[in-house]
Amino acid sequence: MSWALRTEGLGKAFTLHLQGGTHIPVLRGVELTVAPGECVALAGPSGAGKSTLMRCLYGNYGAGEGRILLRHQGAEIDLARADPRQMREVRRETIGYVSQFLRVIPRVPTLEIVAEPMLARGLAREAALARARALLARLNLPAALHGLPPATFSGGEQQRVNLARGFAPRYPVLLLDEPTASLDSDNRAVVIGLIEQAKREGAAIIGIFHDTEVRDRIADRLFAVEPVRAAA
Ligand SMILES: Nc1ncnc2c1ncn2[C@@H]1O[C@H](COP(=O)(O)OP(=O)(O)OP(=O)(O)O)[C@@H](O)[C@H]1O
Repeated sequence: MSWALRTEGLGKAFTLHLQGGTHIPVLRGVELTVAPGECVALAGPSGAGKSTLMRCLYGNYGAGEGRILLRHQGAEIDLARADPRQMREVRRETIGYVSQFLRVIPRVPTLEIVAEPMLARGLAREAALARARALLARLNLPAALHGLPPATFSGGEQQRVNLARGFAPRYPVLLLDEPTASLDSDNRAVVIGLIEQAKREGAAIIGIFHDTEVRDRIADRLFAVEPVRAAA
């Protein structure tokens, strides 16, 4: 099958230097393949390593062993060996990450926060602002809030800003960490629609969805993340 992202023998362990060098293996031999247009939900008990896997795929954590293969601008690259410059380029062009919480520079208005990744990819300013407005409106964020920084927004409002920012650039690969955790049912339905549309447009999506209703609607399959210690 054609793939957008593929891991081969991916492993990750943490060493706690302040705790006498305690070694905690979390991921071992992870073989995950995701095709364009497919949504894979990570499953497994709490503490199994789902978030750790997502962070390795986004380069927040270095992979301890194995390869993370990605189709990036027509070439195949190994993210496990990408340098910081290449990683920045991958984040600008190929992989988007919607985390549970909005982390942004203070005092920047919401509209700019959502438009910024599109501007970084070279989209014209008016087109980027128009798409940002449209996505925020689709996510039921009132126009009166678009010009304000989101620091004082509610948890659900901040999550919707985060979602608009993550979906706006149409990344080929999208990582979603609990994208509906703080949302009401109307907005959950909007997010399901956004994910379905991104899939139709060819995005490969990897997500953690504790909301089983959302997961059942949009995941094509589950990928089990096994706790390493139990499996050893
Ligand atoms: N930076 C870190 N340093 C040390 N240990 C870590 C670190 N990040 C994660 N871990 C450990 O890795 C294990 C897996 O954590 P992770 O958050 O990936 O699990 P999860 O499957 O996402 O769990 P949950 O469903 O509860 O969110 C846990 O035992 C956690 O303590």
